[in-house]
Amino acid sequence: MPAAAFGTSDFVVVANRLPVDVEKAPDGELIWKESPGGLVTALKPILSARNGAWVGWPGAPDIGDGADDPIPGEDMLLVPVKLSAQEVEEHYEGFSNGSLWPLYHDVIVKPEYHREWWNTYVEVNRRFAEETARVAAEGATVWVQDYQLQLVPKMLRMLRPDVKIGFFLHIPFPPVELFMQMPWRREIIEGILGADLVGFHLPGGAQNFLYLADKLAGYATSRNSIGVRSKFGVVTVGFRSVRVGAFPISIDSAELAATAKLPETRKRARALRKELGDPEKIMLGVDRLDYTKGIDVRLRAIGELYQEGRLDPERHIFVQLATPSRERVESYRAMRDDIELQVGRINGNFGRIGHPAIHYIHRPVPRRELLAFFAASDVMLVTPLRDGMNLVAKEYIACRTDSSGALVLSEFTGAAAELRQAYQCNPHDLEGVKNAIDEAVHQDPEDGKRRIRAMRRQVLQYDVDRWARSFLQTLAGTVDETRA
Ligand SMILES: Nc1ncnc2c1ncn2[C@@H]1O[C@H](COP(=O)(O)OP(=O)(O)O)[C@@H](O)[C@H]1O
Ligand SMILES: O=P(O)(O)OC[C@H]1O[C@H](O[C@H]2O[C@H](CO)[C@@H](O)[C@H](O)[C@H]2O)[C@H](O)[C@@H](O)[C@@H]1O
Repeated sequence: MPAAAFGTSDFVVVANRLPVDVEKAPDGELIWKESPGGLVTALKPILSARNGAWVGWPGAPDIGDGADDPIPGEDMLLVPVKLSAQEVEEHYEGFSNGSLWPLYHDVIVKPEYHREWWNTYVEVNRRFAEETARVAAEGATVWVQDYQLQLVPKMLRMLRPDVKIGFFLHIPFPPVELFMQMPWRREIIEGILGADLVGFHLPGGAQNFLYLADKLAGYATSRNSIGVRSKFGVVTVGFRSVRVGAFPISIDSAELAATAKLPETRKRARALRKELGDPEKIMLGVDRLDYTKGIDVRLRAIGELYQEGRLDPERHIFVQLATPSRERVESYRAMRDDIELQVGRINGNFGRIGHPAIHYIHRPVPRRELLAFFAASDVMLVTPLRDGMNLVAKEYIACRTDSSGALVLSEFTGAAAELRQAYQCNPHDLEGVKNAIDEAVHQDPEDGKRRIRAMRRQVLQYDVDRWARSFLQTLAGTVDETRA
C-alpha cells in the first residue's frame, strides 16, 4: 500500500469514480468493492503499470472520516474526493446522469436542466480540481476523464499552469443541434478547452466538438483533416493550441484471452452450459442496467423470434447479466421495471418448470465467472441505442480463443467502427435486430470462424495499452500527428 504523499505524483488520473467503491456495513465497517463500468476496466491496468495516483469519488455519500484511511489499491495511490448526499444527488445523479448522460446519448430520455444541479456540478468540479492540484508533482501529466468532470481542465489550469492536461470523453459527444439545448453550453466547451489534448472515441465526436468550439466560443479551429491526412484538429485558445482527436478505447486483450484459455475457466464454462440445461445455443447479454444499452430491444426481438418459431425456447436460451446502475435516477427505475416485466412475460409464454427461456441476473458477476460466461456463449447480443464504445463486445471477442461464436452488434456503438465482421444491426429497426440474431444463431460455422478471427486480430492488435500510449504520447508531444 503506497503512503499518501501529496504533490509527488508525476501521473494522475482524475475520474468521477475511484476503481473501488466503498459501502458502509451496519456495524460502521467500510467494505471496498470493484466499481462498475468500462472506464474503470480500461484505466486500472494503465495506472497499475505506471504507478500513478487516481483522484476520484469513493462511490457512497457521507462516508465520514473512514475513507481518509489508506484505501486498498493495487500499485497506485487512491485519493478520495468525498461527496455529501446532496452533492451526489445534484452532481452525479442530477447534472451528470439526468442532464448530460441523456443529452449526449441522443436524448433517448428527456434531459432535465436545473440551476441547482449545475451549481453543484461546478462546485464538485472545483473540489476535484483542487484535490488534483494538491496531488500532482511539478510538471506532472494529469489525465481528466469523462462527462462528470468537464470543467476540471480549465479550473486545474488556473491552479496549476505547470501541469500537462489531457481530457478524454468516454461517451458520445453530440452534434450541434442537440448540444445547443444545454443552458451552460459555452461554460462546458471552455472548461474542456483548458486541456492540452482532448480525446474522443470516434472522429465524429471530435468533429462535433471542433465545430462547437468555433460556433459557440469563437475560437479559430482547423478541423478539415481529421480522419484523412491527420487524426487531429486544433483549437487556438489565446496563445495555446489545444489538439482534438479520436482515440478508440480498448481492453487488456491478451490478459483476457489468457484467462479465458485457462483450464479452470474452460471447466467453469462447461459447467455453466450444463447448469443451463445443455441447450444447443446460448445467447448472452452483459450490461450495466442502463436505458442506452438496448436490453429492452433484444428482449423484444427474442420474444418475437420465439413467437414466430424462428428460435426455439427449448434449444435457444438467453442469459442476461445486468449490473445495477444509478438506481436512484427515475428513468433507470422505470427501465428496470420494464425489463423485468418483459423477462417475466417471455418466460411465462415460452418457459416451462425448470427450464426458463430467459435467465436474468441482476447483480455484478465476478470477473472470472464473467469470462466463463463469454467462453460458454454462442451468440453475444450487444444492442445499445447509443454507446460511446462498449467494451463488452471487445471482451467477448477476446475470449473466443477457438474462434467460435458470433457477435450481434448495434451500429450505434463506438465498437461498430472496428468490429466490422459482427452481425451489425440498427437497434431502432426491430426486424433488422431479429434478422441479425437469427443469422448469428444459424450461422455457417466456417463463416463464423472467419468473422471472429478477423475481429480477434483487430482487438488483440489495438488493446488498451495502445490506446493509452497513443493518447499520452500525443499529449507529451512525442508522436508524429499524421501517423498516430
Ligand atoms: N453483470 C456484470 N457483471 C460483471 N461485470 C460487468 C457486468 N456488466 C458489465 N460488466 C463489465 O463492465 C464493463 C462495461 O463496460 P462498457 O461495455 O464499456 O459499458 P459501460 O462502461 O457503459 O458500463 C465491462 O468491463 C464489463 O465486463
Ligand atoms: O460510474 P457509473 O455511473 O456507475 O457508470 C459506469 C461508467 O459508465 C460509462 O462508461 C463509458 O465508458 C466506457 C469506456 O470508455 C465505454 O466503453 C462506454 O461506452 C461508456 O458508456 C461512463 O462513461 C463512465 O464514466 C462510468 O464510470
